[in-house]
Amino acid sequence: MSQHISPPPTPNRLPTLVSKERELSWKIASNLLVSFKYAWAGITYSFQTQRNFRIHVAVSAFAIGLSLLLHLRPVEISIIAITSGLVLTLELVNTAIESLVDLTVKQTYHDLAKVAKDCAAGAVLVSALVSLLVAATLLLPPLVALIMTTI
Ligand SMILES: Nc1ncnc2c1ncn2[C@@H]1O[C@H](COP(=O)(O)OP(=O)(O)OP(=O)(O)O)[C@@H](O)[C@H]1O
Repeated sequence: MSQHISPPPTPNRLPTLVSKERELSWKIASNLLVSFKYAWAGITYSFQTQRNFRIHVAVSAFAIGLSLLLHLRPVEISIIAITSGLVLTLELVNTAIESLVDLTVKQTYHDLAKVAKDCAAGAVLVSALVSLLVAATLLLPPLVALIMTTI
């Protein structure tokens, strides 16, 4: 049996397609404040259900707190904040992908479900390792210097 493959949308069909896609949404945020409320609900859900997200929040807060305590330069604090933010952002995207995969395949095994989940988890791991390297590079020298002066 041949599989029907739909053609890609032409540019002039795109606006119709986009508006139809939005019609599929169960609910659409009515204003900016409501959008923020839903975004916060996503962050809260991740925090409550994902142990890794809680660990990343704690480590990020610790790294930023330490950089302030050690009087790092504003650009260094910004770099630590950006890399920490990237880890948290990817953790949220990872949670979204996990939910979508579970919604699609339910409790059945699928090779592509495994690829999607493993790659999303891999993205978090890569960002966490880079973030750790950046934090160690910027925080260790002043931390060691402080310890040396106090002993
Ligand atoms: N439906 C599925 N089909 C195939 N493999 C799956 C499926 N669901 C989960 N897996 C495998 O099990 C692993 C763990 O699944 P889980 O849903 O806990 O995701 P996770 O990325 O480990 O979660 P977390 O990031 O919270 O640790 C996935 O990385 C994947 O390899």
